Amino acid sequence: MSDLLTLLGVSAAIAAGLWAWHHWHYRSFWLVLGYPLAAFSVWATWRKVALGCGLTKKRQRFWFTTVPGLVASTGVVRVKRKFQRIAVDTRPFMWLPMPTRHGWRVTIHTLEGQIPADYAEVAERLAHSWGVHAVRVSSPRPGRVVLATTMRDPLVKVADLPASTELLKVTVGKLETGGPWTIDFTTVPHWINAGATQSGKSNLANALIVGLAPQPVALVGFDLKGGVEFTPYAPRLSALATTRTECATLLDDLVTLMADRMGVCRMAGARNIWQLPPAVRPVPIVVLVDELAELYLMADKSEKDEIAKTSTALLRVAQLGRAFGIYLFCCGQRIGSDLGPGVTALRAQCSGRICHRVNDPETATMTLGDLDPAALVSARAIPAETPGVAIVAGQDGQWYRARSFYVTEQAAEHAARTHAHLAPSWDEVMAAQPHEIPAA
Ligand SMILES: Nc1ncnc2c1ncn2[C@@H]1O[C@H](COP(=O)(O)OP(=O)(O)OP(=O)(O)O)[C@@H](O)[C@H]1O
Repeated sequence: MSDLLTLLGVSAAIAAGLWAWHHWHYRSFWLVLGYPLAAFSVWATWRKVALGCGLTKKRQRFWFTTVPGLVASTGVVRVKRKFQRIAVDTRPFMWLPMPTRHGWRVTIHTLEGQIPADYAEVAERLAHSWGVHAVRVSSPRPGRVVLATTMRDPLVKVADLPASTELLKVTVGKLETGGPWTIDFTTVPHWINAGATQSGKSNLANALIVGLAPQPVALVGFDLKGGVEFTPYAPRLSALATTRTECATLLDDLVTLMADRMGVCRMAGARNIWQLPPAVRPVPIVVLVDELAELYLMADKSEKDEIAKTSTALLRVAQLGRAFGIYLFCCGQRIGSDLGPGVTALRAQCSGRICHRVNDPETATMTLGDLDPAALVSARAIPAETPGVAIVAGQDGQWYRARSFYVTEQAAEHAARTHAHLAPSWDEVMAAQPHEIPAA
């Protein structure tokens, strides 16, 4: 029966496709031919696929078991026992697949005892069974699982960086779902950006600089690579620290500033700087840290105190910064617990996680491990030929494969020079905070 239905569906889809080829534009082809074909074959083969992936459950059928059982219990008719024990494999109910930009999406009703993780576990099997690039699993509500497929990798080529229009919000790339990859500091204030060398970390920082440069924000750089990464962007930076001593001084300034802003908020009865009247609202600060590990590495024991001080100050900024308009974006090749408890505590404060290709499993585990084991597997599978591809978690609590827009150093330098006049000097940023709040 299902074979006949498949044949009918395929013929109808081919006829519709030929008609579309004749009458419509080529781009309608996926919707008219590709999608119906895929949808129909997925629907028609769902029983076999679910069985193969272990998503079915044995159930006794009412007509084969309950009815013969009841009849037998009356004692009027003798019913063979085998009729009372027939159990069939039941597949989870599947709605009709709906087309998306890069594939299709389908809602499934989970069977009793199943959880979304059961589907996530077999996502790769499903992708192979359906011959698609990837299957992603999400659960919009209890009892429902949404399987979203992508026919081919949408991250092979991503377009150019669009202009940012909202304060502290930059669209830095594209998600594998086809949606925009946005870093929004107002929603997720602190980010960790991990990745091996040449994985695309600096490219992402460039995209952020290009996006934030035209905005009324102060940019601060901690460049522990001796300044080679951020010095070209100095015209747009309000402060730049390139040695550990400079970093310690700048972090002290940030902690002092935070305490000042805290005082202003308390005086105005505001919980954060965004509740202050615009006239006294201080400028938001985005802190970019390159090579986080360098802040924690100790060459000899004499550095112990300085490192402890730096680590505590950075952690305080991460803990309290959001309310007082200080946001962190920390990049690093290696982020491991061996760097000390300061790094682990900092990680806990950074809900935005970006993991590019990494060399050691511990960095991937530190960056994503507490989110979802499947994210970890995906991060370990990023090939070296696709710099800029990363596993991203943060905004909506889910994780995605994503790729940043390609932004050259020259483009970021140009943005930094063009918007240099928008960079408040560090003295202006640190200037004494108001002692009274103007009447509204
Ligand atoms: N999104 C992207 N699309 C295309 N190419 C990219 C992308 N991101 C990075 N690249 C390429 O990969 C190269 C390495 O990127 P990048 O300098 O950002 O790596 P990195 O992780 O900062 O390396 P390092 O730690 O050595 O500085 C770049 O020169 C660029 O050509």
